[in-house]
Amino acid sequence: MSWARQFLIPSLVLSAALGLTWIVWDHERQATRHELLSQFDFALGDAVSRVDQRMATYQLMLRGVQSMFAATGTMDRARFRDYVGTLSLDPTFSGIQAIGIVEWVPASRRPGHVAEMRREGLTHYAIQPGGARDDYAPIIQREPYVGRNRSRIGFDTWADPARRNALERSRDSGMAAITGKLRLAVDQDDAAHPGFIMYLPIYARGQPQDNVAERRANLIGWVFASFHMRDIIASLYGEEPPGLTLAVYDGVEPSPASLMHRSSRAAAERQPPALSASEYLVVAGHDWTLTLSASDAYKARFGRHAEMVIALAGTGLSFLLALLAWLLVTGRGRAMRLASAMTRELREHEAELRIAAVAFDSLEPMMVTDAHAKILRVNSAFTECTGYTAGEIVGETPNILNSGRHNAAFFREMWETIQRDGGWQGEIWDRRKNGDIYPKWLTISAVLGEDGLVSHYVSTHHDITERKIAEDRIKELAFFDALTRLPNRTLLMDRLKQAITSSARSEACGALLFIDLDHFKTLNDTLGHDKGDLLLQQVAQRLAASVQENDTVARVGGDEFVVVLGTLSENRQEAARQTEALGEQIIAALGNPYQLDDIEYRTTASIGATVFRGHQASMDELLKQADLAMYKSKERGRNAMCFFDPDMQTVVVERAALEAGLRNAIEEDQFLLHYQAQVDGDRVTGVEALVRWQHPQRGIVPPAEFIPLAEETGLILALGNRVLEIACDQLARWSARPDMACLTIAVNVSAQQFRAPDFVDKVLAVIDRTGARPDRLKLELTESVLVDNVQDITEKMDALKAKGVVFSLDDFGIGYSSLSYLKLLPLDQLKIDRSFVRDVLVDPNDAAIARTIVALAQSLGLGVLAEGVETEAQRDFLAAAGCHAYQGYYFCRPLPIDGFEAFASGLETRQCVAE
Ligand SMILES: Nc1nc2c(ncn2[C@@H]2O[C@@H]3COP(=O)(O)O[C@H]4[C@@H](O)[C@H](n5cnc6c(=O)[nH]c(N)nc65)O[C@@H]4COP(=O)(O)O[C@H]3[C@H]2O)c(=O)[nH]1
Repeated sequence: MSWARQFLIPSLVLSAALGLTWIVWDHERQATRHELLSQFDFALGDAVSRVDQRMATYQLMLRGVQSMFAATGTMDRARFRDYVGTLSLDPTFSGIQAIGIVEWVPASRRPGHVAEMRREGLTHYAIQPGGARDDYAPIIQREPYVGRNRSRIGFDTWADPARRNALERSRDSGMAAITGKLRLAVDQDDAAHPGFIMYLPIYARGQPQDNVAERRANLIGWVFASFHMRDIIASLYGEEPPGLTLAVYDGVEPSPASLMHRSSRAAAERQPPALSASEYLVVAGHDWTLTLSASDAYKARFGRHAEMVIALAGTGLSFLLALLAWLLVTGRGRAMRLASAMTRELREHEAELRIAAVAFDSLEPMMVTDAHAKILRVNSAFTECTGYTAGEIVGETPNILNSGRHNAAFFREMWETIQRDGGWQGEIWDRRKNGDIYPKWLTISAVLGEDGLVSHYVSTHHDITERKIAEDRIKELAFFDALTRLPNRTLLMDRLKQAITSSARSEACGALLFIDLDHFKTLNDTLGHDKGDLLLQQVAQRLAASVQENDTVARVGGDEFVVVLGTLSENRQEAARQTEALGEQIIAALGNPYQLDDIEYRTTASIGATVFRGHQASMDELLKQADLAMYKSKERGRNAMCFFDPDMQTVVVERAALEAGLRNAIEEDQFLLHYQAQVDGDRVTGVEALVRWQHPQRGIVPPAEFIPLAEETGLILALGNRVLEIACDQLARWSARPDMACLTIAVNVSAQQFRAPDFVDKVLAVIDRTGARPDRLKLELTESVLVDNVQDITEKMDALKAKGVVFSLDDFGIGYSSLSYLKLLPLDQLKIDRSFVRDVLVDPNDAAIARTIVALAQSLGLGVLAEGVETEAQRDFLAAAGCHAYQGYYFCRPLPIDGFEAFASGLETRQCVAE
């Protein structure tokens, strides 16, 4: 409802009620006024009537006097006095000031009249005013003859025009006549109240009076009554009528001059009258005007006082009605608004439901569960996405979608968030009905019921597989080099950071290699960028193939690559050696020919390396170090590797020097053998040949310092061959000596040596060339040999065994020997590694291992020899365990041939018996 309508009806009601109030009020006002006017008119009529009646009474009274004189024919003053005396005139009440007799005295009778009056006792009687006139009409008597009435006897009324007029009219008409307003003769005071006189003629008795002439002729005098109008009115009303002012005017024109009397003058002059009306009155042929004025006090007397009540009550009721109407109207309006709001809410709710229905059936998979996570509803997008039909999944819990990728803590945290925040969203992996696991963006919202408790959960399951793929693609673009698919600089920095962190945690060293292809620009310039790209791709493949899975190869520039090595040795120098080994491997790999389409191409690379441990250097510093080292390699003629760290460089240099020296030593035959006795019981049964490098500057160098390098560099083949030659040569020499001919010489054979295809041939060749007895030659293999092709090993061993060569398995117990090998291989002896022997008395495990090896050897029909025996107690333990062959410092240290032979000859008594 509009604002206008809201107030229109109440306004109309108010107007109508006020209108009705006005009508009632006006009616009441009119009635009041009507009553007032009626009362006022009545009062005026009453006043007129009273005056009129009073004046008629006066007239009647005068007629009585007239009649008396008519009866007597004379105007006897004494009788008149008696008569008036009977009237008991009181001016206060009767209104008559005086009543008297005027005698008609023509001039001719004047002297006689005066004389007669004087005779009657009025000694000073004279007609006043004096002077000679045609006629006289002097007052000869005035009753009551007291006070001022005693004066002015003889006053000639004929001489006063006003009186004369009335006298003439009275004489001629025979009727009463009154004067106009005048001052009575007795009133000498100017402030005297106005008065008037009523005359009635007295004719001579028995004379005709039928016409004016007869009446004039027979006139003898008049009776009169004088009045003060004030006294008349006072006698009529006593007190002044309350609220009313009566004024009597002489004539028909009310004016101050004609005013004869006004009751309550002061009131009339103070304020204008509320009501005023005049009435004409003819008294004795003379006009008077009576004007009656009513004051507000008079009005109040007649007012019914209901107007104000009606006005107030009506107005109040009107406003009350208007208010009621407004309440009704607005109440309806409010009801309408409420209904409208409810309708709107209902429509909105319906719209929301429609929207929800449409939304629910949108392309976004959705699920609704109850408060206990039981699935109530899923939309078609959901069934399409998961592969479950609504029938299959309704009634289940969302756990049916669990992929197993998230642990219990994940779901616990999810539900805690839902309970706390009313919802959860995040990435989650779910399983489709067909088993596919896929990523989705899950949004769960708790729906609260009217009681504030969760009634449902609504979830949307947005499949983000495509997004993931896109993200992966973006990630690939962001973190990988498009040409080589290797990590780019960004990812490199991340991996390097991880490697540094890991190094700090494990204390293992890591290394950074900066690799730059030599003369790559020339390739690009000459063969074109296509070929350059092909080369880079192949280089990337070779680098990736050169490193471990946990290491990183990245392309950081056109022809620049970086390799991050992770877990190296905790020893920096060892780590440097590992790094250098990998670097050499890379240089070798990159040095192999490339096939660039139809072109075979060769190139080299320069490598700079730096070793790090923990956070000793920042990533940028490491890259700079490797870069600087790489330039050092370039300066050194390319196709080389340099370390940034001078110490490491020293290590590498030394290693290089060692390698060079080793090569030289082989060429210059700087190796010799020391021999350590092997005893059985008290009898020396043989020796183990242990190589020594007779270094020109350093003197005797132990094998631990050069055997590993010899193995890495492949020099072990030449070295091993040389050792074999020396040993066989010695065997040949001993074979000529009966005291030594029984001794065997055990020679260490490295895995690399044994794997060499020509190993058997070379051994047999040495035996042939030296003339050694093959059955005095014992080849000590390590367990690392046995991990290779068993058939190849067996064939080689069988071939040598066929010639009489003996085999011993060295360092037994520390490797990963398969017991089945022991059965298959033609072994003669197991050697208990000295690491077990060392602690055999203190470590029960080592003791148990030693016993086991002895028992194993016995069960396989093999000999067993314990090496590293340093004490008698160790020897006794081993003997008690069943091992009777020993090697160790307890018996003999490795000695040069002279020393050993001296040692051996000293044991003659120990039954070193030649066969
Ligand atoms: N602590 C202690 N050590 C004892 C005791 N008795 C002997 N040894 C040491 O134990 C090593 C035994 O040689 P291995 O186990 O074959 O271990 C050899 C062997 O693996 C290798 N080696 C030595 N000569 C050659 C060789 O000609 N060719 C190959 N391939 N390796 C060799 O070098 C290793 C070390 O040789 P060496 O330094 O001569 O060290 C020798 C020897 O001096 C003892 O009671 N206590």
